[in-house]
Order: sequence, then structure tokens, then C-alpha cells
Amino acid sequence: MTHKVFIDGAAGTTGLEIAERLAGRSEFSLLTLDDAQRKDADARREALNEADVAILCLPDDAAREAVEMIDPAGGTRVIDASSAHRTAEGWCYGFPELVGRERVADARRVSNPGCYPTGFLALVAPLVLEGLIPKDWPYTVNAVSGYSGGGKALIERYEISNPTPAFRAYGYDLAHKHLPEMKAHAGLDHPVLFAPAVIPAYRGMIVEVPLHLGAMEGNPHADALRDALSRFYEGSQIVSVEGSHAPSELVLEQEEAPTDAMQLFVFGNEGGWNARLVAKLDNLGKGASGAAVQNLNLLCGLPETTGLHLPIA
Ligand SMILES: NC(=O)C1=CN([C@@H]2O[C@H](COP(=O)(O)OP(=O)(O)OC[C@H]3O[C@@H](n4cnc5c(N)ncnc54)[C@H](OP(=O)(O)O)[C@@H]3O)[C@@H](O)[C@H]2O)C=CC1
Ligand SMILES: CC(=O)N[C@@H](CCC(=O)OP(=O)(O)O)C(=O)O
Repeated sequence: MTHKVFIDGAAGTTGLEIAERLAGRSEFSLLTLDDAQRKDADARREALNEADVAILCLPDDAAREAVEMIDPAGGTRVIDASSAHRTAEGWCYGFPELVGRERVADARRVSNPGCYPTGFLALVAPLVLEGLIPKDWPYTVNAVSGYSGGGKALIERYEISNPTPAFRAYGYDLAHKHLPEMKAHAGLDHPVLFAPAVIPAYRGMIVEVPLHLGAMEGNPHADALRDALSRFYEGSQIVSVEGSHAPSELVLEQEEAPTDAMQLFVFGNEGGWNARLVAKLDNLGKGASGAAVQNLNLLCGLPETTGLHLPIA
């Protein structure tokens, strides 16, 4: 069976990488609009309703508008890469490892997680769920992203405008759009304190959650947290939990190859007081396009890793 897929926003950063992952896959036929039609409401409506699966790679407002164009009684299922529906009722949060692969496979409306929340939730959600770290803790998230995370506008700033920032910290309004999904899907009582930044590399991200374990009730041990994450992601070809040996550094290369894999680390200090939980991923891989293709595979009853960029086992 061939599944008809329409990528709304196909000319953007996330859309192009999804199309690249789907190229050559005979299970799918892509519905496309040419440059003159790709923002034409009638042409989009027709393609959205003809598709078996529509993947929205649009700004939030345009994504909401696209959903409204789809006849709810029709057969089109939706994967939304924007942040418009990540905590919305009636939408499945498209993080199969956390919500369950069957739930994604059965959903008609799937909201792809944000790139930073993917790293944060992968680390924290299973540990909160198992009661190893508290849900009422004031969590902090420090993160750096490649500039493609900001889409075409930020890519232009880094590749065309001058001068290029050597380091760009932002989010100083403490109201980043990712806060609601981090709180909701980790099951936390409080919003996290989020400090994001951008580096002058195209792709890749490191998301870090520093923990004062010694101040937590029961003083959980870093080894116990790592073991719990290893059990949680056992068998995953996408998410891996690395061993206890601390490397002297974690590096994002200037020209990282695309990857849909995500590595998790738990580093603890000698006395067991402090730990650093770290996720390394590709903002355009598991952080966006790779996750969309993983969800698409599940919606279509296919193995979740087909077409993904993963390390050779
Ligand atoms: N980049 C990333 O790492 C991640 C992005 N996302 C999310 O995915 C979505 C897409 O992001 P990204 O690909 O980076 O963004 P881009 O800015 O690179 O691409 C967005 C695309 O949408 C098109 N577009 C805008 N408005 C309309 C409209 N009304 N009708 C049709 N097309 C429209 C744009 O057209 P034009 O080319 O003319 O500007 C552009 O091609 C966003 O919601 C983003 O937040 C999520 C996770 C990570
Ligand atoms: C570097 C950069 O600017 N990153 C974006 C988030 C990218 C992302 O995950 O976007 P969505 O939540 O829309 O899916 C930001 O901080 O707004």
C-alpha cells in the first residue's frame, strides 16, 4: 500500500529534511505544490484533504490554519511539527518512547515534540514517572542549539547577515514557548527555568539538566538514575544511554552529520551530591524531521526506524 503524504511548508528547513528522509521510499507518494502554489490556500486545502497523512512544517499560526482546512470527517491524519498543539486536547504528543508506540500508531492528530523538550523530557520524564526524582522540584535546563533550530530566518542571520554571533544566549523573558510542554509531559508541578543559547554551527544540540541530588529527599544516586534510564530505553535503536565513564568533554562539531539518534548521559560526582543529566541530539533529527518520520512510520504501521539516519549497529 502507498500512503499519500503532503508536507505543508515543504520549502522550509524541517520540511526539506523530511522530504530527504522519504526520498526513495516506495511506501509513500509525496503530494507536492510548486513555488507559485505552496502558499495558496485553495491548493493547500486540496492537498491537505487528499493526503493520508499531512505533515505540517509551518509557523504556529499557519499550522492552526492548516488544521482548520482539513475536513474532520475525512481520512487525513496529521503530524504537526510546530508548537501549536503540543499540550492541546485531542492531540497525541508524538514522543513514542514516552507515550507508547501504540498510542502514536492509533492517533489521528500527532504533535511532534519541540527540539529542546525532546532532550529534557527524554532525561527527566522517566525518572519522575518512576519516582526517582521529585515532580515538585525546581528544575533548570541549560541548552545550546545549532542555528537551524531557528528556521530560515535564523539561518539567514548566521549565513548571510554579518557579523555572525560567536555565542547567542536568549530566552531572557523566561517565557520560552517550550515551557508548557516540558512541564506537562514530564508531569511537573512547576515550570522549568530554561536557559537556551545558539552556537554558530548548523545543527546539533546539547540539553543539560543539573541536579543537586544531595538536596533531594532520599539522596538518589546518579548510578540509579542512569540504570533507570537504561532500562527505560532498552531495545531502542534511537535513544541510547551511555555508561558511567565521564568524557572530558562533549563536543558539537562545526559540521555534524545528520542523525536521528539521541544519546543520554548521567554524570555524578564522587560524594553523590551533584549530577548532570545530558542529552545530545540533532535538532533536525530526533528534534524535528527524524521524529516526524518516526511518527509517520508508526501511523502507517511500518517499523519506526525505517528511513532514519541512525548509527550502523
Ligand atoms: N528547525 C528546527 O530545528 C525545528 C523546527 N520546528 C518547528 O517546525 C516548524 C517549521 O520550522 P522550520 O522548518 O524551522 O521553519 P522555516 O522557517 O525554515 O520554514 C517554514 C516554512 O513554512 C512556510 N510558510 C510560512 N507560512 C506559510 C503559509 N501560510 N502557507 C504555506 N507555507 C507557509 C515558509 O515559507 P517561506 O519559505 O516563503 O518563508 C517556510 O518555507 C515551526 O513551527 C518550527 O518551530 C520544530 C522542531 C525543530
Ligand atoms: C535555536 C532556536 O531558535 N530554536 C527555536 C526552537 C526550535 C523548535 O523546537 O521549534 P518549535 O518549538 O517551534 O518546534 C526557539 O528557541 O524558538
